[in-house]
Amino acid sequence: TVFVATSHLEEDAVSLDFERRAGLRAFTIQRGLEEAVQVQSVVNHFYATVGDPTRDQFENFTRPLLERYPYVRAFSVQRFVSDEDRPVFEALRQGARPGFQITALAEGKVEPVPAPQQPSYLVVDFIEPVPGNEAALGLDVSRNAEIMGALGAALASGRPASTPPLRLAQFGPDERGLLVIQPVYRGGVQPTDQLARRALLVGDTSAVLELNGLVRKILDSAGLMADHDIGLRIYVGAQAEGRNLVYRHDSAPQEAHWLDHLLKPGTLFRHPSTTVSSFDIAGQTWHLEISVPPRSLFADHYGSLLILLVGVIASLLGAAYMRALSMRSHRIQQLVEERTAELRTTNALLSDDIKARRLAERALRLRHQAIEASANAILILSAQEPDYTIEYVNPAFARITGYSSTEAVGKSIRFLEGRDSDPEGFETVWIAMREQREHNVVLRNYHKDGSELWNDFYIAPVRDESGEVTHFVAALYDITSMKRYEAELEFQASRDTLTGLINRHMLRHHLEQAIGVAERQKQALWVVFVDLDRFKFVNDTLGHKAGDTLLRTVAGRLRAAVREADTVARLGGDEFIMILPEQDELTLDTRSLQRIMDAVAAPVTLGGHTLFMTCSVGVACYPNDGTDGETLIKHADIAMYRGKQTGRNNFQFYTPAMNEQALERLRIEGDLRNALDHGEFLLHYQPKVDLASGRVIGSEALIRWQHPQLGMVSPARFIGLAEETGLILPIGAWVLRAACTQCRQWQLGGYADISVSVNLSVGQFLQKDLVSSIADVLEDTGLPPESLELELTESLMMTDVEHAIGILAGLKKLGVRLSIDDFGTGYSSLAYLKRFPIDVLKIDRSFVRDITIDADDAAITASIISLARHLKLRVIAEGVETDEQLDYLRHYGCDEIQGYLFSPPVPADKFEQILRQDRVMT
Ligand SMILES: Nc1nc2c(ncn2[C@@H]2O[C@H](COP(=O)(O)O[C@H]3[C@@H](O)[C@H](n4cnc5c(=O)[nH]c(N)nc54)O[C@@H]3COP(=O)(O)O)[C@@H](O)[C@H]2O)c(=O)[nH]1
Repeated sequence: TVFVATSHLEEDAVSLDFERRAGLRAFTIQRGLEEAVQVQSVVNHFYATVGDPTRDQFENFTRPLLERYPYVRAFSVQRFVSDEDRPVFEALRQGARPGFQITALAEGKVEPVPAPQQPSYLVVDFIEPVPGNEAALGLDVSRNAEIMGALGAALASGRPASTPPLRLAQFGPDERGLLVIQPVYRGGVQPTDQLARRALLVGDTSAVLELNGLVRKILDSAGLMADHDIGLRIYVGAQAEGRNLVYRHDSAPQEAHWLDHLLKPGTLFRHPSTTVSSFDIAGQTWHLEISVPPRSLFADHYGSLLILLVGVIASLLGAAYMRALSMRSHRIQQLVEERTAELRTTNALLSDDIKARRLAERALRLRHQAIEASANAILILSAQEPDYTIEYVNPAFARITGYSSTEAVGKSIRFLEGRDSDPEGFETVWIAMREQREHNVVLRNYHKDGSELWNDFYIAPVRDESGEVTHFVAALYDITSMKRYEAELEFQASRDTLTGLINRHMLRHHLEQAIGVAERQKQALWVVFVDLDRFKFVNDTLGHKAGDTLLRTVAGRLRAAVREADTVARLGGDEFIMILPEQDELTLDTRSLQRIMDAVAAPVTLGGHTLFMTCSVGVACYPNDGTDGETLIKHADIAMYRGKQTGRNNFQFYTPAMNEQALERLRIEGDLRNALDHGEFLLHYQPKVDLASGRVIGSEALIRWQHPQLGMVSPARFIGLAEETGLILPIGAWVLRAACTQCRQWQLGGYADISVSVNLSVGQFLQKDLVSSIADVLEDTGLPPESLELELTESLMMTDVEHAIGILAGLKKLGVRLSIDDFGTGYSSLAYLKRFPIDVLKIDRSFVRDITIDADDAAITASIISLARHLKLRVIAEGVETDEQLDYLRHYGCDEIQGYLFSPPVPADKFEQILRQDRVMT
């Protein structure tokens, strides 16, 4: 019993030891192979991520991996090359490797030969390390069914696939190896469906494993090569059979025990122990057959036999021996467990290591991708003085600067400085680099095409593990469009968008500066306020577009009419301001003003209409009329307004009295709005006398304003204001109706031939329903149309002749008479005059006043009378105050007169009195 028990214990100990050793080998080899597959995947990820790495990049990446996993013989990259591209591909590769050719392994030959022509090749493009693997470089592996089979399997599964064992070009005649293959796709990302994977396949990466060396190195790295007692056979393939045998290590034969020699030798030898374990690596099945040779029974059952022999005598000793064996067995068991635990730890460490490496690679890849995809230019510079050579630029750099990576890399960043880039800005960059610190500056560089390149430039040092600055990283943010926008905003903020002249805001700035200079140099400075006459007319009749064109034209002309040093600004609307600095005299040469007015007065053709514009000009002088910009502009404005009041188309110098008038104007503006409702208006009538008969034949209706506080206010004081405020329309309508009513009364009262003239303002003239509203008044009052004369100013009609002719024709159709008022003061054109359907020319009283003392006025008056005759028009002279004037007019054949000589404008009852008296002018 003791013998049997002991014998079983001994059996258990032996088989436990064998299982431990076999299991350790199987585990170690499987783990090593799995690692090889994983490392291959790392290489594949690197290739896919970088896109198309250079040979150097590939070498740098794989070198540490080869050192760490010595059982990988090589890593390689295979690339599909079409036959069409073959010459170019070979030529390119010959640059780095003279004599490079795409090769193939010919039947029965060891050395590769030039690959015969075929539509495409799968060429070993890179292989690392090159020494020892030269024969594979350039090899077309597309002819190899096992390799293509593995590539197909990898494409189908989307996972790395292994070839079966095969003889590789770079291997010796007895060496066999296999390749673990993983495809590379265009774009670097593995498509999810198989069809897309095939379509985007550009090549593959592979780990080259030499099987014998692989197993040895795996076992060696685990310290398992020293155990010669154990035999190992490795088969790769479906079955563990001879043709699939890739590794064989037979155990050393066991020596016979001395007892075997005593007894019948060999009969007591035990059978050998063998175990087979199988596992799958990248689609290939690996079988590991581990065995120990037959051992002498005495070797393992020495104790039990002794016990058997010594018998009971030695039972005590035997029991002790058994106990020792049992303890040894436990110890062995313990050792196996410890070793297994150790292996597990090693395995976990390895797995962690790979995971950490993967994470690090993923992080690196992400950073690289982020830099490549960055919209801003990123540069990496060497920290080597003095050039700080560019080592890397991302694609955005080329987009932003126009310089390709090839043009930039290897150069000093000084090449970005360009011809007149911002030298001070660059200097701060150099200083920061010398001092190895971060810096941010806005620089002006130039794009390769010569255009300006504004950029926000950041630079920061990059330190290695020891803290030494090895590189600088720079980021260049293109802010050119922002700068342009800023400049545009600045321009827009200072310019009037319509005319391009400086605007109101900038005008104040210029004016303050000019005043400062004038003050220092003790010089005068003139502020000229220019306002177009009847601009509203153009705007209302021809439209805003035409108005804008007119303003642009005038702006250009004003700019051209003054010196370079003078300022021309647009205040808004039709108002312009000019600053004429550096004037030596306190009196401005009026020729300068005349030049400005002439510039405006030249005809302007707009959409088939010829316009004759005039302007009113007001002038204020520094320091007499004000010492600050605001006052000077205000006073120039007041002077200009005075110009408007005095018939427009003239210039006025500011006087303090004007200020009073301006104030008054402000005061009456409010009251004017209510005057009509309060019935404060009335009409006076001035007789018109026919010089042939000397009798009153008509009247001119002139408005008066009976102001509750100011008394009788002259229309000269409020008509302009009424025009500006639009009040002229209701006021004008009231005048027309009141005048027609009055005239009709006189006619019905016995003065049937009496007529009435009414002044028509610009606003009324532009009224769309002018003709119909006059027709209504005539109909309502019963006044015959020929008894109504409408007086229109010359300048009103000449502003847009075509338009005026249209309106006049409409009025003429009604049967009313038309008269040109203030004739001679506007920009007359005889050619147009002929086309106006008018009846009367009224000579302005400014000519009449001086006909007896001013030869020019006398000549003008005589010419107007002659012109009227020629055009078959009646002619009337206004403002006749003296007999001399009357004589002159009569002498030259004037038809009618109007003036204080005969009668001033009088209220209706007084006028009727004159009619009743039947006063005759002699
Ligand atoms: N749109 C309208 N305009 C009107 C109306 N009523 C008048 N006006 C215009 O106002 C301006 C000033 O008019 P007023 O103060 O009435 O002056 C007129 C006469 O009083 C003045 N006059 C007449 N004779 C003489 C004279 O011998 N000497 C002299 N110094 N002044 C004289 O002339 C003015 C008439 O001018 P005109 O119209 O050009 O015939 C004036 O421009 C009026 O037109 C109105 O209802 N609507």
